[in-house]
Amino acid sequence: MLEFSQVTRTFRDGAGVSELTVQITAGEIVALVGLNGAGKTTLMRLALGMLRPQQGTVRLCGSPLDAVTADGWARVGALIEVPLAYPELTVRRNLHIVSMLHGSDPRRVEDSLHTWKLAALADRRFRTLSLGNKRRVGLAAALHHDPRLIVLDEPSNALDPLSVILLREQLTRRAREGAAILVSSHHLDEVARIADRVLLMNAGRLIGELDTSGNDLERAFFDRILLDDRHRAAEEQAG
Ligand SMILES: Nc1ncnc2c1ncn2[C@@H]1O[C@H](COP(=O)(O)OP(=O)(O)OP(=O)(O)O)[C@@H](O)[C@H]1O
Repeated sequence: MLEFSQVTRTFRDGAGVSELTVQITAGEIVALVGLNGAGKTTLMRLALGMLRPQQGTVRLCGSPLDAVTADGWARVGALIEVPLAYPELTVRRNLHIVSMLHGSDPRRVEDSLHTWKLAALADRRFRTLSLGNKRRVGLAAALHHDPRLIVLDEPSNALDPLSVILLREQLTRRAREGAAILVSSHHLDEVARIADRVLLMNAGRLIGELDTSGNDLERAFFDRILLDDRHRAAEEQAG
């Protein structure tokens, strides 16, 4: 569904991501974990065509992103950083607009409001919502049209425990129904619970998978990061 081949995108100060190679297939949940600044959001922005690679190729359903049609993009649902919404419009109106943009049935807006427990907030202006509720609207908007590829950057941020459970149920159900899902997170326990694979990012590179079968996930996480830091330092010294 989504494929990165040797993708590099660096910024002026040298930060960014390098030589990313990864595939996310239909029906699986892949989580990205890493320290702040590791490159998780950059990878996701590349996946959505919000950034262009300087080297390498990103493919969606086999097509390079430049060749993906509007119909192809309509099958993608994403939430990166803050939800894109009109602050002065109501929650319901915002979801209607998203529905029209994706060409999905506007009658399903009421289902989304119900699913995400937003019915009581449906007539409130978006700007007046709490941060967690804004994020719930963003998730409802990202998933409203039953996307085949779902890309969510730190989706559980600011959510209350009930919404975290709701999100977990939504993602596992959609993966069972064949969606490919990429999520980033700092909550190791949560990703261990839902993800089929947990990819570790460090200093702009994918450095392997985190083994989530052990008791001490934090320890496993920091051990891998530390080892990678040591390797890189040794390589830099050597050459
Ligand atoms: N537009 C930009 N211009 C310059 N540098 C950028 C830009 N976007 C990201 N970076 C840099 O690229 C690196 C990776 O950032 P990114 O936001 O992808 O990290 P992250 O893993 O998502 O971090 P966090 O966990 O804090 O969200 C950081 O050093 C960041 O400062």
